[in-house]
Amino acid sequence: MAIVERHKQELERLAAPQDRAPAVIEFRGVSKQYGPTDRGLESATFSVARGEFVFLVGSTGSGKSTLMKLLIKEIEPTAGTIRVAGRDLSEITRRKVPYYRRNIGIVFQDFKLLPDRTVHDNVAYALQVTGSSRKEIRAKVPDILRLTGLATKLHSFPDQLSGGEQQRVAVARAFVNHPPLLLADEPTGNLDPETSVGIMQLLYRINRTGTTVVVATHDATMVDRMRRRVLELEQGRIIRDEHNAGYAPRDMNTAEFGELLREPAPQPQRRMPADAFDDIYPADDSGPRR
Ligand SMILES: Nc1ncnc2c1ncn2[C@@H]1O[C@H](COP(=O)(O)OP(=O)(O)OP(=O)(O)O)[C@@H](O)[C@H]1O
Repeated sequence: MAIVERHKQELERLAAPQDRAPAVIEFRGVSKQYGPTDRGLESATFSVARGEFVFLVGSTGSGKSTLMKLLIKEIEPTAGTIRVAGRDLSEITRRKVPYYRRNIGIVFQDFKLLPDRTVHDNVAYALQVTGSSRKEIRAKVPDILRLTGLATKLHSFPDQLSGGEQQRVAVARAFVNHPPLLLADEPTGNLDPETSVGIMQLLYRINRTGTTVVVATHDATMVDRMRRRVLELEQGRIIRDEHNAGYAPRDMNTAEFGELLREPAPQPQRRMPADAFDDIYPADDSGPRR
């Protein structure tokens, strides 16, 4: 009986890793204290499965960028464990950080393009630094520029592009290596609403190829329209983790917000097309398709 039980346990142990959807991101009790009174993150525990699309929301100073910086190992936690694709980040030495980051596409609010290089060369650069051959670069760059709608801007320099086009280049550059994880910190922060929709569509399309996407944003309209998983931070703490969610909590008590609701709603500066997401984002779609 004891032998049978032991075999059973062993079989269960072997079967378990295949059964579970592997987490791409795992935070366990993660804190970041910048100084005695400067708290970036406090006891954050959550995980993100492969292929998820997650919005990080929260007011200024709530800890969104801190969380992103911890993920790319730009800063170290003062407590807790962070795993990415099963790997404990504390075990990655400084020297190995650039190799680790090759698995992560990063998009910033201010694009961070190389100003003296063309669109083509900005994207090609991401492949060069990861050791791609010229042949690979010739094959991959035109492909990604087509996907991001930049095929006609190949030879333009960043200062000859609109903000939305520059952000498309940044997304193309982040995705050209097909990283399993893509992080975007306020990717639409400098863009008008219509251009923002284009960028979000692009991120969503990327997510549908299987890439896990995490977007830190203040863009309530976008979060409300996409209805993905929302992690909300407040003073460094995760106060909400909700699927198919909007920018504000589902159970927001309208009585509490009575004062605010009596005021006329602010009018958007420019109208966003009502069907902006409809072609790629049907209402009944609940997750990435592969
Ligand atoms: N280098 C730093 N030194 C000290 N305190 C810091 C540092 N960076 C961030 N903080 C503090 O950590 C907290 C979280 O900041 P963080 O930048 O992560 O917020 P955020 O949610 O990204 O804000 P925003 O939406 O304005 O970008 C804030 O109180 C901030 O003042």
